[in-house]
Amino acid sequence: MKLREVRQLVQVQAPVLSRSRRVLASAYNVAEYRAAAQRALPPGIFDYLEGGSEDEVTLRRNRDSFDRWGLMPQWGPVTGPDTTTTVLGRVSALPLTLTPTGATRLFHPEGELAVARAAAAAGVPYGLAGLSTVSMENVAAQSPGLERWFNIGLSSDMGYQQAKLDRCAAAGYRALLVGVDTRALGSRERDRKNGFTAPPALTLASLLGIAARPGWWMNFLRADGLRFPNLEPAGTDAGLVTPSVWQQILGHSDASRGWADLETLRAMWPGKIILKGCVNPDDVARAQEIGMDAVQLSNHGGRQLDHMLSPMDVLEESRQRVGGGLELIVDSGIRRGSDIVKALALGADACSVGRPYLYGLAAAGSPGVSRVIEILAEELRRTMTLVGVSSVAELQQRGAGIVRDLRGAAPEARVAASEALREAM
Ligand SMILES: Cc1cc2nc3c(=O)[nH]c(=O)nc-3n(C[C@H](O)[C@H](O)[C@H](O)COP(=O)(O)O)c2cc1C
Repeated sequence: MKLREVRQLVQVQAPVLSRSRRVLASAYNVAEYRAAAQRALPPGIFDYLEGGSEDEVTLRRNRDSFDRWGLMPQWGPVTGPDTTTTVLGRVSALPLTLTPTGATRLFHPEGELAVARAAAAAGVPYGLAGLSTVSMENVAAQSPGLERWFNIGLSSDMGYQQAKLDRCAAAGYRALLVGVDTRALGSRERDRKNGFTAPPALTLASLLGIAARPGWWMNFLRADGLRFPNLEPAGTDAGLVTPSVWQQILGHSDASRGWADLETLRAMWPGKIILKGCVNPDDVARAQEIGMDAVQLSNHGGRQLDHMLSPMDVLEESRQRVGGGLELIVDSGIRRGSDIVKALALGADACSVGRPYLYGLAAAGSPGVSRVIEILAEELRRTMTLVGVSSVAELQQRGAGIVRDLRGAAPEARVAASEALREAM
């Protein structure tokens, strides 16, 4: 065969020299973006992104909790499929939100601004962390079309709380994500080992790890110093992280806060409120009783209480407890469009991702975040088509009929069933 004929049959791609463009051109799933993030970040920073608490049992369970469910397609015509839905009463292009992650500028100098741009372009909500490294006003100014949510803790200082709510309202944040899973900080032992504590006490190994990633540290040094401007009064973005800010970070959650404080917050905030970080159906039911608009079932991506249940373990029961009256969002472990299909079939209104968009950010900045959202959207559409549903509404209507709990049947029963099948064949 002549070279010309080979060329007609096989297209050879030109090599791409820029590392981020190479990733954008070649990475085709979230796992590949994870690998690219690992190559781009100093090991200690990657550990901060990736790690879970203590033995990381919950971190591993989060993936397992999706794999436990099998999909059961039904034959029939499919159109579209249409992934549009509503989340908290607003149209969203996908049943997907980007969940808050603190200190995002550690992963890329543009940090939360890059994430916000990608979320706005994709037409999905973004929850900004209270510990974000760009101010909530700056994010709002640079992403005017974004559906913006803000992550807060409950404070006993009503003046401080009211000032924070006023800032959120003035900057056009429509919903509050109230974290209830950080009564104490989870022990992330990778961070302790690396010296990624508050304030940081980097080990020699961490410093060498940073030195080995010149792309990362040159960007980091060129960018503005790392700050947590939402902890300070509005307009004081200029100060670096001071000892008092570290104190606030460490004292971020006040374990003495409870349901009465949530009721107070409900009375103070006219917008939407999402309770983030529970997996107990009793808590979900109580959230509904006191007028929360949604619950984000979450174990903080396995970063807080180790051995905590995964949202997928409690989703069906939670949905049964609240009927259709409360929106349920699921996070912790979502890495594929098929995960979203499973969660929606079991009663979720939407899913939320943390690490996946951070992988995209670390690997390729804002285009990387966009690409990760696109990958999840493509996988969602493909899975919906293969399963046999044309819209999110149809997927939710068909519900549990689409999924089977592979652990539901006793193993002996499954073995007997497959033996009977083999005999019949
Ligand atoms: C690096 C990092 C920082 C996070 N920071 C916050 C935070 O400030 N507030 C919060 O409520 N959750 C935080 N989370 C938890 C996420 O909001 C979310 O619950 C979790 O990442 C979902 O799991 P996933 O990463 O497997 O998608 C953080 C998660 C990561 C990975």
